[in-house]
Amino acid sequence: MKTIFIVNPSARNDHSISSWRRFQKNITIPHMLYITEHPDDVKGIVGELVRNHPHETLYIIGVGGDGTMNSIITGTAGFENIAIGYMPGGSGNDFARGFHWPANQNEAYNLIKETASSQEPISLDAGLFSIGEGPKRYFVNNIGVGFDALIAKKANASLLKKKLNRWSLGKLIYPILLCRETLSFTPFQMTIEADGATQTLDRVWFITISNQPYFGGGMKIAPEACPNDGELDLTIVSGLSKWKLLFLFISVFFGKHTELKEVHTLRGRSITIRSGEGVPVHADGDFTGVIDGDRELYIKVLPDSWKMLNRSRWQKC
Ligand SMILES: Nc1ncnc2c1ncn2[C@@H]1O[C@H](COP(=O)(O)OP(=O)(O)OP(=O)(O)O)[C@@H](O)[C@H]1O
Repeated sequence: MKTIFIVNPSARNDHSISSWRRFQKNITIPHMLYITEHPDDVKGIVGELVRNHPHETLYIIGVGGDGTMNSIITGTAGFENIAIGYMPGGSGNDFARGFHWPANQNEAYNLIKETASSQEPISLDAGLFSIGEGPKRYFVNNIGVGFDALIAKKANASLLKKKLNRWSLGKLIYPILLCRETLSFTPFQMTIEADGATQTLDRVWFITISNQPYFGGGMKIAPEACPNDGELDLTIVSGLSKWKLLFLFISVFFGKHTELKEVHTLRGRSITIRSGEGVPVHADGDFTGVIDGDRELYIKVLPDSWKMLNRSRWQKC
């Protein structure tokens, strides 16, 4: 068994690396360390590790936020004998909430030490998606089309997020942008096909397809989503006023928005979303492209496709 930390230095607007440097002194287990410059670096690192240690289990610990964990799931896909762990170092850290990891690095490290030596990892689902003829890519938390993708895009480019992250308050950017962008956003018409059943909806604010319940720094957008049920949970928000949307985003912190008549939920294993209007898409909080008349979004669940340390904290859903 080998423990490998992969640190994304640019998480939390470049503050992740300084908190990691402070924390690193506490690590007593034998380990290897990689600091990556780009999400695609992970695949090369993992490929080389697997070649050099073909008969050992690799515990790959991602240090960063949700984008970092997307790079870890993507970079380890297709390799055997890998179990994944997490040390929070991003702004929103919804991976920690959804996959039951502590919100602080000390506790996460203790959990890694404890579970790595004593427990079998647990198998979990991920999602695969493509836009039009584009490449197939992975997500682990959720993927979204419409208003949530616009917020993700603006948040990642925001100077205010950068400032807030100096005081570890980066996740406040989401409610701030939400209030601002609600005023100018125009909802879209979208067609959703889930496991063969098709519906077209007008005035759609957003559709989120979730593997686990949380997005946007703690909003419980898909309260029933469970990353080991072999399905994805769709949350469709359409036909409501701007004011009601703001109310929805308050209730979503408590997972109560699904009681509103403008919120529809569905489950599916294979989903296609179409729109003629140039709608943005995010995967795990990073803007990934646009769907329009020529390009549809295709998504499918990959059941039991990766393994995670920390079985003991897993709550069956
Ligand atoms: N392994 C990696 N190495 C370098 N850069 C990465 C890696 N993984 C992702 N990135 C890039 O770094 C950016 C920030 O990473 P990440 O999303 O983890 O942090 P964050 O935005 O602060 O946190 P959160 O997504 O939890 O709000 C991502 O948007 C992505 O472009």
